[in-house]
Amino acid sequence: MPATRDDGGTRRVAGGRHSLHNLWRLRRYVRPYAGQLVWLVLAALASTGAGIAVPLVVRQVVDGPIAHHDRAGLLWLGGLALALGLFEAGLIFVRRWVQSSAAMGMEAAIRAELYAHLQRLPVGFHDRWQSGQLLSRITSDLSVIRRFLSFGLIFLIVNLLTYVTVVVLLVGLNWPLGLLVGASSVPLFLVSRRFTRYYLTASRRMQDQLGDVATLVEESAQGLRTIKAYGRRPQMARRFAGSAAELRDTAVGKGRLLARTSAEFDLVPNLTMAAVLVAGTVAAARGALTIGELVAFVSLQLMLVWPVESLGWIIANGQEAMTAADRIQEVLDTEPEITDRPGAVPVAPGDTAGAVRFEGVHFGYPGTAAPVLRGVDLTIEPGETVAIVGATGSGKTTLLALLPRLHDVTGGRIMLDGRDVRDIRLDSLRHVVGAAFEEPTLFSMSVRENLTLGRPDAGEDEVRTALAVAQAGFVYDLPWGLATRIGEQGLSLSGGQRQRLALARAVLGRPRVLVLDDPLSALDVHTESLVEAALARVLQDTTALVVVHRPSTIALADRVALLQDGRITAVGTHSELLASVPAYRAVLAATDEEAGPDAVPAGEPDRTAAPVVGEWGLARS
Ligand SMILES: Nc1ncnc2c1ncn2[C@@H]1O[C@H](COP(=O)(O)OP(=O)(O)OP(=O)(O)O)[C@@H](O)[C@H]1O
Repeated sequence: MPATRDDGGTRRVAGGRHSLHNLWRLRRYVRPYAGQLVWLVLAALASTGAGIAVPLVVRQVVDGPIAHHDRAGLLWLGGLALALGLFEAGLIFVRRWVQSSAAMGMEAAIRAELYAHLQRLPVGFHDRWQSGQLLSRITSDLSVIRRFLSFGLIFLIVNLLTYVTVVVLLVGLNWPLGLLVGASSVPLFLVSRRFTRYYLTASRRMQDQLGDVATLVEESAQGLRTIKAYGRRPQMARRFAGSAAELRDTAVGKGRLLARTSAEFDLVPNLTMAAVLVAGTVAAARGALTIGELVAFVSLQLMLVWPVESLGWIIANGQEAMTAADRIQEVLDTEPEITDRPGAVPVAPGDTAGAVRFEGVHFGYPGTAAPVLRGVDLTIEPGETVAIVGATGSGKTTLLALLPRLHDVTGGRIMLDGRDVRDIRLDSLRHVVGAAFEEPTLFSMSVRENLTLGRPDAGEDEVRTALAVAQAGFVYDLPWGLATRIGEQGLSLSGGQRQRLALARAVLGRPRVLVLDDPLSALDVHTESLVEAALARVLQDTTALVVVHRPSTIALADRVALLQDGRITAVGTHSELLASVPAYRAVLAATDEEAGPDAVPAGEPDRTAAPVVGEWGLARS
């Protein structure tokens, strides 16, 4: 289950086996690097082998050349120990060099797929998920997995093999002492088992809380103006401090658990070492063990200290990777609900007349009880412009979003030229249906890139025409003209400028069908009338569905549809509805009051065959 906006209750910690399975499922990203990983493990084993061989050489030195005063033998064996040391160092260097590039490659591949999947997921998914949660998954969770694949996993294999090899050698050197060392694995196993039980939960909690903190930072950065304007800085700071404190407490608890367990892991080899020293000295005194064997035994046993001490860290790293894999798979396992149906066909703008029909359309947002739309029937003829009017929250934006399939209907269907939009290939549908929303999003790219988002191949003339329609000629006056970088981290534009750019972007695609969600709301009266005049020309041969919040925008429409209680309750020209539908008059009066005096433009042409301005007066009275 995703961590949703009301996520407290929906989060859960997957069971250990389930988490391990999720980590295992990431193996396909490891596959391209399998060859490198095999070499990595071999290099790690060879370097550890060289390390293990050194104490055995030391035994030969002590029992041979030192005991017999053999200088030549000492030089030879000393040279061998040096060569082994250099060999080990060289292999460690090679392993680290290769492992970082392999791990980075795997991390980049998972990140690319996660991002692509997020793009495929519908708007509804992004409505439900906190963006900070997604951000933390694509950044910190992936780093945890990289650390595990590049270090944790390799050391887990190498340390386990080292442990087994050294214990076998120790048993070979002196079996009673060797078995004593081997028996120390029992407390190690018990400590690890208890540790894993608690650490997995703590690590999931911390990664979720990290996502919460990221969400708060993101919200605060985006809403900084509002926070400052309302003087809510102290409250927001307290809210953030609360979340940060929770994160800190979890991290401290997790750190303490690791510290306690690491101390227990440390204790085991040290106690074993003490026992071996006492028993080994007694055995050497009795002549059951040579001094060289005792030195080799202790030196070999010392080689177990690091693998055992690092066990806590490796298990912790593995558990964090398991929870990170859970969190990543939660996203990857979410199926994109809005996809091409089997047999969906592509449509081309040139072959599309643009007849749109809503037939008994129902829609409700997931997780909400009451449907927003409850049987919408509406026909829009090719080239016709229909304005949607309705009280605030009546579902106008929702209705528009259904046409390009930003959401899918939950009942009924929407037809484009007699074909259900779900039977049209999504990419071509969105090419044919252009959209501009009330709150336009501009990306941190140049003006040109923002404009040509839907038509990267658009020529200079087309760009110029689209900018003229949207009265967005101001872009030529920006410091670097169309090459000026805007959006986040770029030049800031006013609300009206952003809206005009978004409108230019929508008309540049030359879509056969346009959905415009009050695209002129942020414009001043003068600019609005200029945009309307230019837009009216574009709309002449385009089917358009325009949500109207400002009464003046109705001038663009051939007909008006009134949305009430989830249904279209009246359709007609503006004058017809004004004359015969009291609810229409009420909605307009309410909207007009909200919009204020600026909403009434002077001398607007009325495409609905009635003088808009005069009738606004009538509507208001
Ligand atoms: N993502 C969402 N999840 C759940 N409910 C939503 C979501 N978006 C909108 N709603 C609800 O759906 C209803 C219709 O919203 P919508 O934005 O379509 O109305 P609208 O007529 O365009 O409103 P306005 O005129 O204020 O822009 C509202 O009750 C709103 O709370």
